[in-house]
Amino acid sequence: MSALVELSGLEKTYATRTGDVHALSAVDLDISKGEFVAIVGPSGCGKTTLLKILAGLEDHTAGTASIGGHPIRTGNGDVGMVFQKATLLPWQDIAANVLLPLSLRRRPTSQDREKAAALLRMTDLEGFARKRPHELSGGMQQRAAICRALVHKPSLLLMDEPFGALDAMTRDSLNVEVNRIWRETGTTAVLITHSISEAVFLAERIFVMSARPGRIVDEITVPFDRERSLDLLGDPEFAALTSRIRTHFEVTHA
Ligand SMILES: Nc1ncnc2c1ncn2[C@@H]1O[C@H](COP(=O)(O)OP(=O)(O)OP(=O)(O)O)[C@@H](O)[C@H]1O
Repeated sequence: MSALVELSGLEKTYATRTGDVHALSAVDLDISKGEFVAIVGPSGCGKTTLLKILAGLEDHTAGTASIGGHPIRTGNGDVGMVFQKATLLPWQDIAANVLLPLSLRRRPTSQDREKAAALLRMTDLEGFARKRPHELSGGMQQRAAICRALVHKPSLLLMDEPFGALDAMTRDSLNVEVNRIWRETGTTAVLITHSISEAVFLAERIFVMSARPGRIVDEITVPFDRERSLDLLGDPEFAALTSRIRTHFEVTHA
């Protein structure tokens, strides 16, 4: 099967007032349609930069980047994004927030409204469509942000530390939910996370990046079924995978 996302020899250097910052170096990476991929790496290694390039929010300096065979250009990203903060519009209700990617382009149709309602049903937020964001918990707001990212049926769902600000229990249950949403929608997902166990729980493939300039230093295929439950966290194979990834981040003192 041909890849949906193809990055080849990707480089990114930011020109700053105090000199160049080499953020990404020779990144080669393919993602198949429908796949769930996670990217882990030390702080500042260029993970968000990579996601911004995929989203068409940032240009790359060299190499090639394409989605569906089309070169990614800034401003044309066919993606949905979820950030650490839900960034919902406080004066709009949840239904209007979910419809935002569509209503920015055109007047939402009844089909669009039905799509938003279906996503809210899928994430157990059906009864909250008329509520304002502040009336929802942090976890519920992130679920609404995921609905908003999916409403325009993007080719790619990009998540940048989506649950980093939430408590551990909420985070676990949202991970189960993200696994279900991914299976039910068939979307292709890219997750950036600082949590190695979150990456192993959700992804089918994990790319480990080096310290800046970020390169891919390991690629791990996660052998579990597509459907994941929290029981997996106690599986010895789960522990073996997380410790293999952790070895990349161990500080060695010569
Ligand atoms: N707009 C920018 N202008 C200049 N330098 C930038 C810009 N954005 C990021 N950088 C630099 O590029 C490097 C990679 O940043 P990036 O945010 O992609 O890393 P990250 O891996 O996502 O970090 P973290 O895990 O801490 O969020 C850092 O050194 C950062 O300072």
